[in-house]
Amino acid sequence: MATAGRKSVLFVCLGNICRSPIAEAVFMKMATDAGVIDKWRIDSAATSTYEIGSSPDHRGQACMKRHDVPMSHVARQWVIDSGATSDWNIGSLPDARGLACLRIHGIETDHRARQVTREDFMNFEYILCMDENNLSELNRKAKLVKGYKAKIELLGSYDPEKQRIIKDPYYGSDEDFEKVYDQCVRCCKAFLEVNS
Ligand SMILES: N#Cc1ccccc1-c1cc(NCCCN2CCCCC2)c2ccccc2n1
Repeated sequence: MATAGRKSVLFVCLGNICRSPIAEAVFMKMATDAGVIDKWRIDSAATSTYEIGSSPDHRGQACMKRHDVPMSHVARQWVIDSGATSDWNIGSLPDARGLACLRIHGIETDHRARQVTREDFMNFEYILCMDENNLSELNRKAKLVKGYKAKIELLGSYDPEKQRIIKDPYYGSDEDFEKVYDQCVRCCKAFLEVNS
């Protein structure tokens, strides 16, 4: 659940391995650098089941490294695990505050692709997606959730350069990931400004 008083944003794309993890990482860095990270719950998800459990795409990770933006770590040599005594949060991601804290201290953490859930439509104030397919899929899913509160918008609607669509780079090149990154930087900056 989003803690009372905190703003919340869920970035969404088709597979949650290319565009939305980049947007999440860029926004998390901006909120951290602006000193407002504790005012935000930030996460990302997929409209599809294509890549559930996958780590972010390696081209996106390389792009983030080029721009010195902390992002989910991928492989690990040791199998280190953790567990819970209760079944309260089975399948949930680590709490966003923990992820933010780890990232601030340079501790890379795992993001695993997940699909958007009914709870997301109840818990997030903003659900920001990348293209018209994501938008129509999210609106279709939202209609099945009574009394949802999320504002479902294109992340690109915040772009000062008016590029509304952030294209899927899955079959693209490093250049296409750079374009996704540039668009996410412009849009996340504008989104943070209108919400500060
Ligand atoms: N679909 C499409 C599509 C159309 C145009 C441009 C990109 C994509 C595309 C394709 C992907 N995976 C390959 C197909 C997956 N299988 C499709 C049939 C069901 C079983 C799964 C992606 C995976 C992760 C993130 C983005 C992706 N985007």
